[in-house]
Amino acid sequence: MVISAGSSGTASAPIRVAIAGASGYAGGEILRLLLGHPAYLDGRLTIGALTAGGNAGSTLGEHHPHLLPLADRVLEPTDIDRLDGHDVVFLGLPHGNSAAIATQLSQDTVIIDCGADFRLSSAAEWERYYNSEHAGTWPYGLPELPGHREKLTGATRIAVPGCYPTAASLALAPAVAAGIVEPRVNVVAVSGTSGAGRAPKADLLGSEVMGSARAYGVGGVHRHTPEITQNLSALTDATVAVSFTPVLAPMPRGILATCTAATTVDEQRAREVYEKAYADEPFVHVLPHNKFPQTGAVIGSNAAQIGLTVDEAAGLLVVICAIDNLTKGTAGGAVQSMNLALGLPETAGLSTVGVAP
Ligand SMILES: NC(=O)C1=CN([C@@H]2O[C@H](COP(=O)(O)OP(=O)(O)OC[C@H]3O[C@@H](n4cnc5c(N)ncnc54)[C@H](OP(=O)(O)O)[C@@H]3O)[C@@H](O)[C@H]2O)C=CC1
Ligand SMILES: CC(=O)N[C@@H](CCC(=O)OP(=O)(O)O)C(=O)O
Repeated sequence: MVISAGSSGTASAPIRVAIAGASGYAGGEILRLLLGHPAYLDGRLTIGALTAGGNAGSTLGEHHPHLLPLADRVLEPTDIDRLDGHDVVFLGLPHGNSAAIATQLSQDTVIIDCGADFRLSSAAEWERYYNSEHAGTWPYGLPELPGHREKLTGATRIAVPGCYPTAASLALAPAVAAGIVEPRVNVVAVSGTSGAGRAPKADLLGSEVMGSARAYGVGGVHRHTPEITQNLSALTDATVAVSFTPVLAPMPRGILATCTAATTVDEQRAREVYEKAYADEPFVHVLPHNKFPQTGAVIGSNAAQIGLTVDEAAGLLVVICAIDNLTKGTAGGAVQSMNLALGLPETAGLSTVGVAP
């Protein structure tokens, strides 16, 4: 289903927003979306503190030349004094930085964490994959998963999902919830390089990435494996076994997740399950028979496009999901969650129309 962006909010109170990590990719994309949000355009939502790490003191325009209206804003250090006094604080920081900030901000402040710190409910899984102490669990910012929208409405603490788990969970949740697949799934997902953030890394140099695709985190070791497992296992009595293989591709944005699981149903039955599950979801589009998504169709939008079929010879349901990792996979999910938290229309400021080519 498609709902046009630009619907006006019902909440009339002023909304002052801060962004920690504004020089980063997630912070920049949140700002891009907020600058087109109806609450910003009508003056209710204002952009307060913009903070960074080592780049504090520089201007936003040095990092995000596309955010022209805010280009002259000077980035401040990331500390409580700067972040305090806002209605909404987005955290676009590396993992491990969120808890110290969250505990010092008022319980009334809506904190939306793009990092992983509060996504997992199992402390043991957190410690296994992140090698640090578990900070806790917050409502999970993927309202399309059964039971989550209710928890996000009016929430003051929200954990934005990882980009791969967003694509994989949207692709597989209906089939797992309806019991039309075995509880053992395989996810191979291609990501653009912005998924790795913009901090310099030798293996992300253009000369290393261009013209080559490579798998990494193979064999159940990627930290998104327990997140996908958690999302899918919550939908069924069984623990869903997840094999997840991420692949880095030479493109700046986008995720294409190809997900398979053993099934005995035919495509028509599978299609009924998916069309019913997503009939009222504004951002999830189930494509018709024999149509499969591509990242190029969702770039810059908050849409998730899903194509599916049954490979009858192999006995496999094949579901392919395309998202923009920075939009639906991070910043779009964060703004969608903010809208729910504040009682604004869920789609406000979020487009389903991608940029192509
Ligand atoms: N990129 C993506 O597709 C996705 C990212 N996320 C998550 O969002 C968060 C941000 O990711 P992303 O924007 O890609 O990362 P970037 O590396 O692009 O940006 C990180 C930001 O955090 C700041 N920062 C780094 N270290 C510190 C510190 N010690 N104290 C204060 N600020 C610091 C950086 O400031 P400075 O410029 O000064 O170094 C920068 O503003 C991460 O937790 C990531 O896992 C989640 C889903 C998808
Ligand atoms: C291409 C790439 O490197 N992607 C990142 C995941 C990005 C994401 O969603 O990350 P968080 O869980 O860190 O928020 C990775 O594999 O580590």
